[in-house]
Amino acid sequence: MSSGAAADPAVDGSPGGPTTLAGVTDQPWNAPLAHRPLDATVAVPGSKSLTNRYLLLAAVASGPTRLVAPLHSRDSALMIDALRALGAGVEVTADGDVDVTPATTVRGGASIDCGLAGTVMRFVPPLAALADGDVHLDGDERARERPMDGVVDGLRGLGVDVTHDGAPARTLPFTVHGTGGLEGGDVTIDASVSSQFVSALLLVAPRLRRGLDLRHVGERLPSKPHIDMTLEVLRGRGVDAREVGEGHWRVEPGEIAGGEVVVEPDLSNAGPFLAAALAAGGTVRVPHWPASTTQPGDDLREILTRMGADVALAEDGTLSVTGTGTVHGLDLDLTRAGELAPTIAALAAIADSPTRLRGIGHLRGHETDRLAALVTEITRLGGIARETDDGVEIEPATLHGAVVETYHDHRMATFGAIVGLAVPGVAIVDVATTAKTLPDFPGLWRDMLEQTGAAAG
Ligand SMILES: O=C(O)C1=C[C@@H](OP(=O)(O)O)[C@@H](O)[C@H](O)C1
Ligand SMILES: C=C(OP(=O)(O)O)C(=O)O
Repeated sequence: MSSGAAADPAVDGSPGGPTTLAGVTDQPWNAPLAHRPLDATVAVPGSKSLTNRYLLLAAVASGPTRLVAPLHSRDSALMIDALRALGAGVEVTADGDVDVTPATTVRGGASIDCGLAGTVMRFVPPLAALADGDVHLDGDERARERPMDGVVDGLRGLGVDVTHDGAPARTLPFTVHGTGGLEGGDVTIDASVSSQFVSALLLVAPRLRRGLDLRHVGERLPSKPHIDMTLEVLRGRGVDAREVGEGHWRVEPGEIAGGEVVVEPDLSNAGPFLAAALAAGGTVRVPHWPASTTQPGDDLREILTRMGADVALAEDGTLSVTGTGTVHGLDLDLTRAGELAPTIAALAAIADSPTRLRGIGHLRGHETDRLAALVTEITRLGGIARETDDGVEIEPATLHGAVVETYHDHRMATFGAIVGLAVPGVAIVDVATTAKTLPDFPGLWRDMLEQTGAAAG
């Protein structure tokens, strides 16, 4: 293997320039190479998807809500700021729990920064439609390219005006002209490019005077478990929310209960740590794995087994993944769990047989065009990958070091870190982008390696 274009041949995960985030610099981050099999336990922070759903519902609940063990990251901070701007009270306790006092009325006149968070840019506009005035929403440059049509069409179907500079708008930035409340009723949207369009409308549905009868028309529906998650979170707050047929949901009007909710760890963010056991060999354990969950990250148990791992879920909720020394490719329809694609692609790039990931054309509208990004970065690392209509194909190859671009995509950064365990000379541009959903990823990664002295020194 050649050492490629890495900025520093000493691949030790060390910072190299001015610090911009705990232990991270604006120089490419040298991904640690694993020199021996892992033996580590990693406590993964709370689920992004659950945290932002619970936060949003708490802001319009009938009483206060406490979120126990929520995620604290850029995406959750953006949601908290948005809810405060719309009139909710949000306090973080000393031990990291979050107390939410609902807004008595959803306040107009706010300007919301959605960053690059799909859960903020999709979930907040329907809430803004309940405001007693205009709410302006914008986000990062890339956020302006992410699809919003399902949300905007749904709102228009409910009689809401969404404009930019006076003209109808279908992407950020735009203004939602809230009228203080909505009638609700029957709405049809196309959610082929994001399940979040469906979740967004369902989440506010109990606050519509007639509730919501929502249908999806379109050839495909990605990330179905995330829609099930929305229904389950609503039901957990006392709302009558059901799937009444394929691509058809109904939410009855009613109060959203407050109370206490415990947030599950983020199973998709557990992915890179579990994948590390395959890339480096050895065992990685993640505690508090839920016995049952709507998080699509739970699919990792089966997927990693197919790729060559021994996977065991103990009675105390600890998930153990043990690498057996080889990583196999696989043919996988990831329609239901697209957010796992970069993690699986990283393993596929170091696997001993070909991989085909299907059903993920909609990843072109994620934080970056993830299909293009994966192909570009695997190729940069000396691998063989190509885009298909609805996914990627990856062939076995001997990789070499390179500086991996991340395109403001947290999962492209963790993709690079996984490859870097097995391939010397991998450095990652803007590893701080992982803060979108994971506080201090470099620290957690380093700690995983240090638990067995496995890091290169
Ligand atoms: O509702 C959610 O919390 C999410 C739904 C999915 O979005 P898409 O259906 O747009 O892929 C997923 O990829 C995203 O990370 C989180
Ligand atoms: C697609 C993702 O995020 P978002 O919630 O911004 O859509 C993701 O986290 O993989």
